[in-house]
Amino acid sequence: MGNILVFGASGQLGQCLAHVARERNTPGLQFLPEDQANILDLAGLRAQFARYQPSYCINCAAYTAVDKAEDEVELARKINRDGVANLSQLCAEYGTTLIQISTDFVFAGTGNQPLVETDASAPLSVYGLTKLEGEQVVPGYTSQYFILRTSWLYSEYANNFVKTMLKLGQERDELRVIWDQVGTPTYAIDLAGCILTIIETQSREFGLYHYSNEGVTSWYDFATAIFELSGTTVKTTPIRTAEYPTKATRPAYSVLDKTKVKTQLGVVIPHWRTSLQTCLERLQQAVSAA
Ligand SMILES: NC(=O)C1=CN([C@@H]2O[C@H](COP(=O)(O)OP(=O)(O)OC[C@H]3O[C@@H](n4cnc5c(N)ncnc54)[C@H](OP(=O)(O)O)[C@@H]3O)[C@@H](O)[C@H]2O)C=CC1
Ligand SMILES: Cc1cn([C@H]2C[C@H](O)[C@@H](COP(=O)(O)OP(=O)(O)O[C@H]3O[C@@H](C)C(=O)[C@@H](O)[C@H]3O)O2)c(=O)[nH]c1=O
Repeated sequence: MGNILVFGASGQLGQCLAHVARERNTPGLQFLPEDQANILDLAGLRAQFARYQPSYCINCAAYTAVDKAEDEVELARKINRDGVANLSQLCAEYGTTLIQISTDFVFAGTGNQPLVETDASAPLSVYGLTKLEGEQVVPGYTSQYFILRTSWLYSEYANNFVKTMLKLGQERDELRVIWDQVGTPTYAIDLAGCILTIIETQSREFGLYHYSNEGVTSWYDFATAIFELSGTTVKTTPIRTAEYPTKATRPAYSVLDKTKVKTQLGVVIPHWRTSLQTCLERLQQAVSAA
């Protein structure tokens, strides 16, 4: 399979990839130290491509602070668009397959039917817009790519909604959580498994795919499930988006349709509640072991 270069290795998905690669004994993954893996440094990247001659490049690096991006447009664009352009250029030069991760936030979310890959994108936020620009630069350099759009990532690694809810559930008497934003959570460990399956099967079905866990929920119902499955008792009140003002606007409906990834890549996807239970058990085991 050759070398597989991973960028953004210390982020949530990067750490999940390392976890799954360890479990599956997948050879070849190179998790570069951060100072050698800045996706804005084209010369530095070229040195890494020359050294490793990678078969695959997995880009987990991104600017992901959704609200902050509204004030840091140029930085978000640099990382989410220009960084992806750099990697795409080098992938083209070295015959490397690029695996790029994108987001449900490329959609406006004004509909009520699961979104397919060909549905029109219309981001509401700077984060969503710059991630879409990142998707759009890739085909200008190479046709040898997989772009996986995913949604609501969580895991036992880094910061995410599940860990925030568990923390706030301990600290507060009441939580107020939005129920009129609907989507599907994705266990980043499952997404990492999908990425490694694409590589292990050496699929040539290049293109744009949607990947989340199965099922549909709201942030409120997700929070309620986190508390129920973790045995946390905290009053949880459903609120409307307008009652929780944020700098960035988020899509109201961003359920991704996974038919393409399942039929063309043969990926099996667990229901979000099953994966949430697994994640919570692993978090509990980590607490018990500490
Ligand atoms: N989190 C989510 O809910 C979702 C995420 N996604 C997408 O999935 C992917 C992975 O997200 P996730 O792992 O959660 O994000 P994280 O924010 O946890 O990780 C992103 C990583 O990218 C690193 N990074 C930032 N700038 C650069 C740079 N110039 N060069 C190299 N690395 C850099 C960050 O480092 P540092 O921390 O030092 O800045 C961080 O380690 C991203 O593409 C994201 O857009 C899609 C849908 C949902
Ligand atoms: C903490 C908290 C959040 N919320 C809401 C705000 C928001 O609409 C939703 C999720 O909030 P967060 O800030 O955790 O997540 P957010 O940054 O909106 O998550 C997004 O991140 C980017 C990177 C993506 O690509 C998206 O798919 C999505 O996962 O929950 C509440 O209603 N009550 C609360 O107490």
